[in-house]
Amino acid sequence: MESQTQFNNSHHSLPLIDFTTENLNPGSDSWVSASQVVRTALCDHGGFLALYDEVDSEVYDSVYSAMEQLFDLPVETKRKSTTEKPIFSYSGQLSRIPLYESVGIVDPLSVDQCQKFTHIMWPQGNDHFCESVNSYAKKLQGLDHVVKRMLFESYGLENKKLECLLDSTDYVLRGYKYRTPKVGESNLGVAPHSDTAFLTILNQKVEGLEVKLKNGEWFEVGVSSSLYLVMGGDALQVWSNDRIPACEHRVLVNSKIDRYSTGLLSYVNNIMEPQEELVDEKNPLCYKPFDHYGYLRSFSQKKL
Ligand SMILES: O=C(O)CCC(=O)C(=O)O
Ligand SMILES: [Fe+2]
Repeated sequence: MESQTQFNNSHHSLPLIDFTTENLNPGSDSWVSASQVVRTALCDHGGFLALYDEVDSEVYDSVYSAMEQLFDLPVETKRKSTTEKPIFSYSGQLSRIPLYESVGIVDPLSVDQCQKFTHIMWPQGNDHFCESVNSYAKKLQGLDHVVKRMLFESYGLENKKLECLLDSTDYVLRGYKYRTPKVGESNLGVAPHSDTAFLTILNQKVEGLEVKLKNGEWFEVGVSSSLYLVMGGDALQVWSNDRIPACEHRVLVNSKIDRYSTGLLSYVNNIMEPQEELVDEKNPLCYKPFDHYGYLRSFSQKKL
């Protein structure tokens, strides 16, 4: 362990970074210093907590009530496939993690795609669902863009590179539901894993989410409408040439009520390879170029 760690308690908790309005001004001093904290947190733990107050309580409550309605639908309905992309729509009824269920809405920034998904789930229509999901996804995309912009800037990468990445990004908004364990059943919601995504932004309505810190301890994420866990996934690890480890996390269901959480995940619809600027003598090239979707196809659901 490095000698300075005893003076630096960031190894014992996940850094909390303020993304409320003041810091969201590109180029300002607070933006520049927040960018450095973003990069250090990602390199240390693969993630950090974001204080982000752009999601007002109306949108927040409506997205969670929309998710409750969605999970109340029959499993056959939730399983109806809505995408050709290997970003799975429904996942659940898995014997290893019986408490877990998740549904993904692909391209939730597009009203048309939200309507398409809503129509498959509710042929009679459900405007509340469609509007809530679309507004929530737009707010989370705001945070996603800020984090990526800060990261690129902190490495001194050209804006063109960021635009190129954002242009080839596909988003999925995921809702998660965990029922409470029955007597004698394990409380494991999801076993420790990293996401296959580039970046994941998660919020939880009920506690249970934990992140593995650099020192190996599990850190419990708090519950608030303005608290988001930002995590680098496998694709960011490759992009960063192993400077940013994919964030390991798990869910334990300790509550007496069903647990709901939501997240915006981004994937790269392109060939991924380490940024050449991040390859040097100290950090020799770790990966060959890879196709993010090819990688996801090879995974199927076995990662969960
Ligand atoms: O429910 C959560 O908070 C996280 C779920 C998760 O990590 C996953 O499904 O990949
Ligand atoms: Fe995950």
